[in-house]
Amino acid sequence: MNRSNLTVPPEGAPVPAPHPDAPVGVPLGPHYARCFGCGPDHPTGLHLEAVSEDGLGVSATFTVGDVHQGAPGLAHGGVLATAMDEALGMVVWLLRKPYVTGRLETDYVLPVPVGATLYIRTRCTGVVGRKAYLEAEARMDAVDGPVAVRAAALFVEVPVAHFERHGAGTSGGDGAATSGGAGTSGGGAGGVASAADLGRRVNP
Ligand SMILES: CCCCCCCCCCCCCCCC(=O)SCCNC(=O)CCNC(=O)[C@H](O)C(C)(C)COP(=O)(O)OP(=O)(O)OC[C@H]1O[C@@H](n2cnc3c(N)ncnc32)[C@H](O)[C@@H]1OP(=O)(O)O
Repeated sequence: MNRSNLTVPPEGAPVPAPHPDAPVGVPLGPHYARCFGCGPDHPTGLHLEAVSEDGLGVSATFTVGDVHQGAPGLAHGGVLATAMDEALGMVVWLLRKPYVTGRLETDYVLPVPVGATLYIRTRCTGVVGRKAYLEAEARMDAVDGPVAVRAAALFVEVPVAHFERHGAGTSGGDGAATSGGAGTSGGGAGGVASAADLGRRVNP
């Protein structure tokens, strides 16, 4: 894909070992019930479903709905980028450290119609200090279908305080904190409903 050197790990950058508690071969469940990418409580979200392949790579599916259109009948490019971002985020979620997307690069290879299912595979290609390098590929309608979207990203590790400081309404009982139980299905990585939950997940 066309990408900048900002999303390519420096030569020799180590690929991390999977976290000992990282699930393998099981659905991850949502990391947060109201997440636009994976949350079951989001009415028009992507409802992306992901499975940990080996603790460092993730397979995910996203079916384009009516609410995801840009041009008539076609997925909005920003929505597709979100699906890639979400699937990439599931990989760093497996590392059990808080990360945010710093940079996301996307190649749109094919138009993606409403009703199409994207089969997304993502992988961490290296970690240097707080920076995690990741890449993703989405194939249309089958795991071996044509490539529709490619993405590469740099995620940056942040302290839990990042979410406490910047996230409005995630710890004050406005419903987010009680929508609860996110990610507990499927034996996956476990979801959070607040920054405090996130802190417990990172430092159990
Ligand atoms: C309520 C609880 C909810 C819990 C939830 C848990 C989360 C579980 C996620 C699961 C899945 C979600 C999937 C979706 C993930 C999102 O969508 S995250 C939301 C979108 N992203 C954001 O909001 C991030 C906003 N940006 C920021 O907060 C800050 O700019 C950043 C990225 C933290 C960096 O700021 P900083 O901490 O001051 O770090 P800084 O020293 O500037 O940079 C550190 C290094 O990264 C590099 N860097 C930083 N930004 C960039 C960039 N854009 N390009 C290239 N390099 C960069 C720097 O050059 C530096 O490199 P070195 O000098 O170390 O070589």
